Amino acid sequence: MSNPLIAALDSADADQVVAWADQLAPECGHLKVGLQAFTASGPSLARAVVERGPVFLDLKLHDIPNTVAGAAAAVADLGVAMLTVHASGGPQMIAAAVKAAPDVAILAVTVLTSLDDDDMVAVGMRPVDEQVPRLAKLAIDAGAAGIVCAPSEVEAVRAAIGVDPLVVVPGIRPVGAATDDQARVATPAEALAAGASHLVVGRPITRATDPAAAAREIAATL
Ligand SMILES: O=C(O)c1cc(=O)[nH]c(=O)n1[C@@H]1O[C@H](COP(=O)(O)O)[C@@H](O)[C@H]1O
Repeated sequence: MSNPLIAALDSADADQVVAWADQLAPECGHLKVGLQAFTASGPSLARAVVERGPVFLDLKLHDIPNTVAGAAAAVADLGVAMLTVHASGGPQMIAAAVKAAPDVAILAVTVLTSLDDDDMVAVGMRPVDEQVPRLAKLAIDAGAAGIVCAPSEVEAVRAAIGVDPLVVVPGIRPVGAATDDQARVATPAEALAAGASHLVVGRPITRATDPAAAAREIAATL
């Protein structure tokens, strides 16, 4: 099995992100550059991380198909391995990203792991356990390489999309770790057992005194 661990390098400080990339590239299958780091430091930081390991660029694009296609083409030029879009942008938007960046694995985010059923009611959407498999199927049918969901939905998602697509799972917390702003969490081993192909872990690694050791400890539980 290839290394399923994705370290989320969430900081507005480019030097910190590069330092984490140096420490964590040997321990993790992918390095995630997200909205905070990319908004603060942009494509030059993404390129610096690409030089250190395979990059998951998590921009969660959500716009009209033409605009998303343009952004996805620009991302493809950075040499990243994975890119997120929001599944709720719809099949035409997802297909436009896939077509514009054929060498990048397009991942569709279903329902953010910070949301629970009360939040879904507030925004007028179906409950999490209905919405997530529905959006996952829609995204894979539109050509996405995989989806992003919380650990609690992985089994239902696998039933909806089968064994082949990537299922990337944030909301991962080692036993006893703080949940922070995540509403739907599980341990790394639980998420893998449910059928996740990749695990996204941020603060439990980056807040540690020794991030590489924290990543190794998580890998040892898998
Ligand atoms: O697309 C993501 O990676 C993502 C989707 C989602 O629904 N929830 C979620 O937490 N994430 C990202 O996963 C990471 C989780 O970080 P920690 O909560 O610190 O482990 C962050 O970088 C989030 O942006």
